[in-house]
Amino acid sequence: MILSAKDKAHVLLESLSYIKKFHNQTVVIKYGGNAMINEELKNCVIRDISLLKYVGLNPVTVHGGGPEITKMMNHFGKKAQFVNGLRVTDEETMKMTELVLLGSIAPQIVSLFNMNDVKALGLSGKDGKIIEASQRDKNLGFVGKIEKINTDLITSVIEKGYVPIISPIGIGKNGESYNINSDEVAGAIATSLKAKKLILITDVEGVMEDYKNPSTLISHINKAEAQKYIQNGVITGGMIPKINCCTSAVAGGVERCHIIDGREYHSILLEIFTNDGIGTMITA
Ligand SMILES: Nc1ncnc2c1ncn2[C@@H]1O[C@H](COP(=O)(O)OP(=O)(O)O)[C@@H](O)[C@H]1O
Ligand SMILES: CC(=O)N[C@@H](CCC(=O)OP(=O)(O)O)C(=O)O
Repeated sequence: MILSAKDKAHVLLESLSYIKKFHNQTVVIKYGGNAMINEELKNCVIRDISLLKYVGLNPVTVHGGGPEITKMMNHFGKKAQFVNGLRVTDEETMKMTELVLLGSIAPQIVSLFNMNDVKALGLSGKDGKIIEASQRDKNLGFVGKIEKINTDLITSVIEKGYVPIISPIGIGKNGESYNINSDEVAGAIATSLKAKKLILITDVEGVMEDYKNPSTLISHINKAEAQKYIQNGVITGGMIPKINCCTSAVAGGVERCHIIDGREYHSILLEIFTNDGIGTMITA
């Protein structure tokens, strides 16, 4: 579709009220591994976040990379095992997780921001003790439970004009590393930063009554409805931690949370700058 000059002006004007509303506000974006399916799409997501920065928002990115960690494990002959969506993490898997997230995915994201002339800084949750964690369950090994988020380093990085790119690794009392689900990290960071919005980018249209049928998309859901959908088995698997992290974030003061489709080009811009929004919005 080719827009006329008038249509283009209309689109810009529609976005103006949102640019004003979100000026200088923090928006936490969780970019999951399943939505990093190809280079073009990755570039597109980072360009959208770059635009947010240029129009005056403060985006904070928390990244995932589950499929890449699994690939690395398989490469070394290890089989990935998940319990309720969490990767069972022995010592060797923890090392691989850090290698993939801190050594490959975070620097790739930083490079993409650099290509858009946006200053970005990769931060492990261990840096400046951003994420203090403890063992969640001894059967899961080094899977972490978030104990405390320290926002000082994140806010100073934002004040210096950088986009923080946070990897979901926590630090324990004895300096040990913990592997934490990136949705949980994004929710906890959004709450601690008192973010205006939390956006989880995933590989489906949003929350659906039947997730194999996009026409059943639920565009707005509150905490009570979400719990009902979990109890009756409509929301399952990886969507459960997402919903739980959104409902705790809204209870903790984040105004709105959104689960949107990273496979759709410019889904972030459509969500933030248009009247209709996109995906599923979760409110208190
Ligand atoms: N009701 C539902 N609506 C949408 N997706 C659902 C639902 N229930 C379960 N899912 C599953 O949740 C998945 C998203 O979670 P996950 O794979 O952990 O995403 P990511 O890797 O992006 O964090 C979807 O691909 C889908 O298979
Ligand atoms: C404990 C746990 O499961 N941690 C995740 C961390 C990465 C992640 O969350 O990546 P996605 O967002 O791409 O799923 C993992 O090891 O896969």
